[in-house]
Amino acid sequence: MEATPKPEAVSKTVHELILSGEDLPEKYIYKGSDAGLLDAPRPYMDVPVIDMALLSSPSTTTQQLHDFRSALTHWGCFQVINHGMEAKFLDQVRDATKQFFALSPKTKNKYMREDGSIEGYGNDMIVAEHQTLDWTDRLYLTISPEHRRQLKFWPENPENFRDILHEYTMKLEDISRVMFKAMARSLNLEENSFLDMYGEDATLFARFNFYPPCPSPDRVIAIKPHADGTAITILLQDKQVEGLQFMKDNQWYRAPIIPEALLINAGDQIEIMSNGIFKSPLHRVVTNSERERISVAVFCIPNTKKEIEPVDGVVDEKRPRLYKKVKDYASIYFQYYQRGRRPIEGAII
Ligand SMILES: O=C(O)CCC(=O)C(=O)O
Ligand SMILES: [Fe+2]
Repeated sequence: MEATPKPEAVSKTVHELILSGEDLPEKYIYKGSDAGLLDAPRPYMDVPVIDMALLSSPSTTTQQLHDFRSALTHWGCFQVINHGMEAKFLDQVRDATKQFFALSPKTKNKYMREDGSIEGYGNDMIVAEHQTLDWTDRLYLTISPEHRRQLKFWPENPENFRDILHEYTMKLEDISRVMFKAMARSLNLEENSFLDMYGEDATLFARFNFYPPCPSPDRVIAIKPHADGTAITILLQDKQVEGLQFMKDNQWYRAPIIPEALLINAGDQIEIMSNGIFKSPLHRVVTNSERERISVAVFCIPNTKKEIEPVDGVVDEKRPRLYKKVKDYASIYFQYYQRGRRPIEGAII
């Protein structure tokens, strides 16, 4: 791959841009297909709802595993209920996120990311020339393992932000393990097949997304179409405001909101590990002119020292190996993404 310019912060976050009253800068005008039609009506997707209590029990039925597998092969995503967190707690995570983004730019800028790094607060990063910017401000934090947390980027306002995020992290670690085991069982594999490759020292990386109301929802996108470079992504959606869309058969579908559920999608690395049986779905976020939206995406990223490849048991004569070995996949991910290309192309044999 060609060398990439060093990531650079643009001068203003979207929040600052709005407060400045400036006209919409050209670099936010989306040029992809669908430009000018980004706010066209879309049908809902029939995203499967998975009951985690049933999935984690040793007596999971064949039907439940079949439904789970089918969710991952058709949509590449599902909503999870009974995940062990109360609806009230999920609201606390949402509220803490909203409160942080509602702070003044000056206060938030204390947590501003540093040049050349993505961790911290800021807007979409410029990594390629002529890049269209996403209409979003973000806070990126490594949340697990604990020894890699950079607390200087962890907000102290609202006061309970750090405690809530710590508790949320612990829960998501458990949930991710249950998911990897169930994914293996759903393919009749030994239950640790994916977990062993994912590794002990895997990273959970949280991206808090804030999407202010946008003056041109037909021409400005909140997050460009992409598939996640993770093994899996665990998403907490805004409780009231939609925006997330998934692509299937070349059509965009709206993801419905289930307030007490988490939305989990497959990422490129589980697509590779499953030899393409699980699909890492293309998705995007659109803006609207009336209401702000937040979301919290937690990226579950395999240990960067582990080689990722199709696991034993998913390659046979009928299903030849589709992907090469990859290592530290996340590191090349952003450059591909900003050029509008799918990083997984580089892993296909
Ligand atoms: O905001 C959302 O609903 C999705 C965000 C997303 O796709 C991401 O952060 O990768
Ligand atoms: Fe995503």
